[in-house]
Amino acid sequence: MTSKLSPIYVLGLGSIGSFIAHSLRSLPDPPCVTLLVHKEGLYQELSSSNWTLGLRIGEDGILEERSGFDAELLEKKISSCTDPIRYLIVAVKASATVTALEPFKARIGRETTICLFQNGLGQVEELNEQLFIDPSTRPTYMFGIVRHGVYLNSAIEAVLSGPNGCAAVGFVDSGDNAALCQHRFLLDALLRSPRLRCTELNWADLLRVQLLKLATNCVINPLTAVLDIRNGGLFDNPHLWPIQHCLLKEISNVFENLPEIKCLPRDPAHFSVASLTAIVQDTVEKTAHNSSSMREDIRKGRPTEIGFINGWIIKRGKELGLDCAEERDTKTCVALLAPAPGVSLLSSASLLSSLRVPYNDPSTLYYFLCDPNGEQSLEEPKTSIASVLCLCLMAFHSPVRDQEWRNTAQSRLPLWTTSFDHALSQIPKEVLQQIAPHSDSTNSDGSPSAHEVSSQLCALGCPTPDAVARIVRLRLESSDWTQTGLQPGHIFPFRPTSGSSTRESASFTTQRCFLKTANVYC
Ligand SMILES: CC(C)(CO)[C@@H](O)C(=O)[O-]
Repeated sequence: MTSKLSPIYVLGLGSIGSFIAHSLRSLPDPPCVTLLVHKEGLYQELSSSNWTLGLRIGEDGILEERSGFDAELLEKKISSCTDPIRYLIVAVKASATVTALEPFKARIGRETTICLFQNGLGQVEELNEQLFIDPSTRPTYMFGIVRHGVYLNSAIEAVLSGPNGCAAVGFVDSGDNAALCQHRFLLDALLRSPRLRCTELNWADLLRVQLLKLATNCVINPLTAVLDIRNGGLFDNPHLWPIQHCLLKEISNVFENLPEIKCLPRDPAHFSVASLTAIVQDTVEKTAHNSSSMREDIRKGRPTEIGFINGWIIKRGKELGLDCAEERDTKTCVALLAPAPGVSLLSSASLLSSLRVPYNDPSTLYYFLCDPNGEQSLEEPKTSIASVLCLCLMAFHSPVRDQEWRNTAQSRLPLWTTSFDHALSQIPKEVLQQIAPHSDSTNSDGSPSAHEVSSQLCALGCPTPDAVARIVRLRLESSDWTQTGLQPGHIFPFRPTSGSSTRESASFTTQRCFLKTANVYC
């Protein structure tokens, strides 16, 4: 391990943190880089790899390995080291920023430069309110914006999916530009990296780019998370365009009225609904195969960044006296789904299934099959909308499942060790071909294709934001899982009796049900 003075510390070793750490150690005359690690397992893995991180250039490209990292393990959230931290890159989730920085509070002061590479806005305000209360001893903040496609292959290997990404960095406005010169070391190191392709932005441009990124996250992240689709699914489905439009109208209104924007030089068209829409569409197109970070958070039962994305718009809108009902409803939708451990929704061309695996009985699957097209009125006692939204609400009562639960449950389920090849081979080839053009063919977890889910949920009118808000009010008092219509059953419970297309969809739904339910365990 190297030991030079003033290392650059990296907190958060997800794809972005690993990519940046790797890029810094790839520089000629590289700076010392110290990885701040919370998990003992990761620390051991780094140690066994001789403190090496890998970056694969392209999905099947060469693996570039960089060594010489230092690492500090936080035991029981306590840092045993007391060295001051001069340069810090924060790449944890926005929602974890304060908790992740707390153990290092005493090592951070006026001399420290912190660069936040995160989605969302509002983290600086939260850090100042909760950790660095005294303005005279506060660190200097920078924002970093990454536009590279990066994901993790393993804890110590990231993949850079394309060569054309770029990044932007700059100082957050502190009103004291002269003082910023002494904080340039970290910024200059980032700018030197040919892999990061980083440009420096002044505060006006940095804020503009941050806001534009926030607008895209406000649309793409919650919609892909709620509908459980890849980013490209937003483009395919015209039913979603009115929701996107309403969200962007509110966002544009808030941006246009922000006092910090009003005093900056800018083109008046920057935050118009038309230009925000163009940016969202461009991002959807460029990241069509991505599974958004919020969708991944929900699938893995992790807290989402919704409070720093749509939540920031709501907060700033409130300060400005602007109502952001669409943002609020969207936030509610995500909040309803976020704590949904052990519940799942899936749809085929015409049917929708709610699924639940109870916490204390992981070998039983509860299911409820809805046929929204067969429902005549919203007054029916268990309409698809009511059942789905009850499922989301009831999920609040469900204990969170951690990895330990999954491991134990999985070890008790010999069923899940078998292959699905036989089940899949039962689906007629014509049916598979018929579905293929719309499917996420790379979606190996078997979850429904973007087209199927989004068109089905939109046809259902749920869970669109206003539908959720309505049902939340209607059903808030319910405290009984039977409200969801779920019944215990076996793995092939669905056998509708009439209509060949329904029957075909149902059998396909059954296969998907099989595969999707497996997600609860892995
Ligand atoms: C741009 C983006 C939406 C792509 O998936 C990304 O910021 C994300 O997933 O949060």
